[in-house]
Amino acid sequence: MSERTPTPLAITAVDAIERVSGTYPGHRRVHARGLCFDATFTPSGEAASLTTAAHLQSARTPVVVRFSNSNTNPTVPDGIRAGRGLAVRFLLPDDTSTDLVSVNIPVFFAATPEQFLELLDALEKDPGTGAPDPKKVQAYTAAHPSAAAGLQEAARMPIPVSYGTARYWAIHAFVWVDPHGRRRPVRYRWEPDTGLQELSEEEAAGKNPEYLAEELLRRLVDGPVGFTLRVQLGQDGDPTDDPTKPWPADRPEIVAGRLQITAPVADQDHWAAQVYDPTRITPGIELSDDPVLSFRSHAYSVSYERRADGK
Ligand code: HEM
Repeated sequence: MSERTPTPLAITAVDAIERVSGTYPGHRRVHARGLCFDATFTPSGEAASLTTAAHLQSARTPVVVRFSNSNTNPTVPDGIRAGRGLAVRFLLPDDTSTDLVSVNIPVFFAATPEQFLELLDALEKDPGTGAPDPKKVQAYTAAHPSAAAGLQEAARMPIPVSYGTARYWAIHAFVWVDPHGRRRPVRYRWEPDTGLQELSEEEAAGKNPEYLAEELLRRLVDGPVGFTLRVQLGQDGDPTDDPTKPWPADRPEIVAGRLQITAPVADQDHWAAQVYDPTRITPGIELSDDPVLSFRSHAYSVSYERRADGK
């Protein structure tokens, strides 16, 4: 379920996604194909002095994760350069939950929801060629130079050996609140235990269309698949309102804990129906002033309402 109301801008954005990428009834408007797994999160204790969030103290937390492909079309084969998502829902002791939603690029390609709409306009297919007009995308990056890095990252996304061998970033800044009420901006990243492992385009061409889910199910027979949650600690002046801008690489990082994915969830339908919403936070964590972060929740509600209605 999603808690936000669909705003006019969110409806416009989801309409534009459908115009550019098509509509697949009953599916998420992006990240359509995915699979959910049971997991646990074990905090390291390093975050406990920096945030009061329950899952970042000392107790192990049950978790559900959803791995996904970013395409709107749920039947697009896995073996291409494309976005992969890792959505994590922490099931907290007080029966609430908090989500952490991440993808395989470190920065986004739009600083605001309005820019995202401009980008979608630029990506609309030219009726003459059946493809987007490269000049329109160039005009977009000329108007918004900080968006270029995210577009470059998106163009060279690796084709992973496994959902478990990719790196995932939550992109936006969040704010941690410590036991004394002090606030500090942070950014999250999941590092796979295996290190990054990717396929060449030739290797990927020989794979089954849904090899990523099949591979992960096979891999889990031999034991859990692990990730480390690394958290970059921001300093005064680091941008918190712009998901196109990374922080300096020398900012300190801590290990907040470890994710261990164990098995597919028994009730796929229930967990697939959920909205994994980056604004579903918990005491000890606040949203930053990033306008894309708060906007996502409204857009996800629009997508949820449509897919829940079988549209
Ligand atoms: C203007 C910005 C964005 C828009 C309009 C947008 C739109 C959407 C929509 C409509 C969905 C489907 C929601 C549902 O039906 O449950 C979705 C899912 C998703 N988005 Fe975004 N998104 C945006 C930015 C981002 C960013 C910055 C990230 C990076 C962390 C991201 C990662 C994901 C992931 C991983 C999913 C799948 C979550 C799941 O497994 O349920 N999105 N997005």
